[in-house]
Amino acid sequence: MGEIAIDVSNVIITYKLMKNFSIQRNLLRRDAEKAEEFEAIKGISFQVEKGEILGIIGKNGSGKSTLLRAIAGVFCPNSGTIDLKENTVSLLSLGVGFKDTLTGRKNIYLSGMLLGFTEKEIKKREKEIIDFAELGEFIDRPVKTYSSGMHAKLAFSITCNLETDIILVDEVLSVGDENFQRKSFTKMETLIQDKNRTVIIVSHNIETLQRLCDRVIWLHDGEIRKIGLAQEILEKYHIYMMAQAGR
Ligand SMILES: Nc1ncnc2c1ncn2[C@@H]1O[C@H](COP(=O)(O)OP(=O)(O)OP(=O)(O)O)[C@@H](O)[C@H]1O
Repeated sequence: MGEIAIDVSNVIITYKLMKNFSIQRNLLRRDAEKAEEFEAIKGISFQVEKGEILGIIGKNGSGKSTLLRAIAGVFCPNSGTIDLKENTVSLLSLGVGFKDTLTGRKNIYLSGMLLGFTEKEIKKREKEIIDFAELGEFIDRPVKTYSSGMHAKLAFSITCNLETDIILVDEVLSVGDENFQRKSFTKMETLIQDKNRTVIIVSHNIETLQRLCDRVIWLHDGEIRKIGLAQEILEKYHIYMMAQAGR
């Protein structure tokens, strides 16, 4: 194996579930003992090489987004470690990151700074980001006035134009209209050609993962069911899904 960019070791992630939750009783602290834990990631280990494009596939609720968010540092694992070897990282995911009351332009700066870029660096890329997002005059309107497609276009444009060492993509290559989908796919293909860039892509789309990824992890109920070369794993996953559908 070459230089490692992401080292995930024995990671467990649990969510706290509130059973019979009642605000009134919770305020009275009678429900404290009723918080149950749900293990969404059950002790996962894998490594990603620098420059590698790794796909993650798995049925709904298998833990893909949870794992990606933990790698992005959105939250900490309950146990185990995630080591990004000092690489910068960004997460491209719908519903994360924007402040709704601020304009698209202000959010470019906010997101950029959260990713660790300076104001000067963001200024240099501002035009590129705005042009790619195709939002016209909406760029100076509050993000809360955006449609979900416009929201996604801006998020995609920021992450892809402010390039970090590691890019984590959570099911966003199928957003926007047909033209934007084609454009974002091409942009992603260009980004991953950089041999220093490491990418993890979560998707339900077998064809997308087949075209972009070197290896794929098949996640199932919070565990790695299979990991290996993209074609082999995707074929096995497809056969499994077809069998499930025929039940
Ligand atoms: N905030 C939360 N509180 C409690 N449980 C959660 C929370 N977020 C996710 N879960 C649970 O954790 C498990 C994994 O969810 P996750 O969103 O990571 O799955 P996923 O593979 O990305 O699913 P999908 O393909 O539907 O997007 C699911 O069983 C889900 O119900």
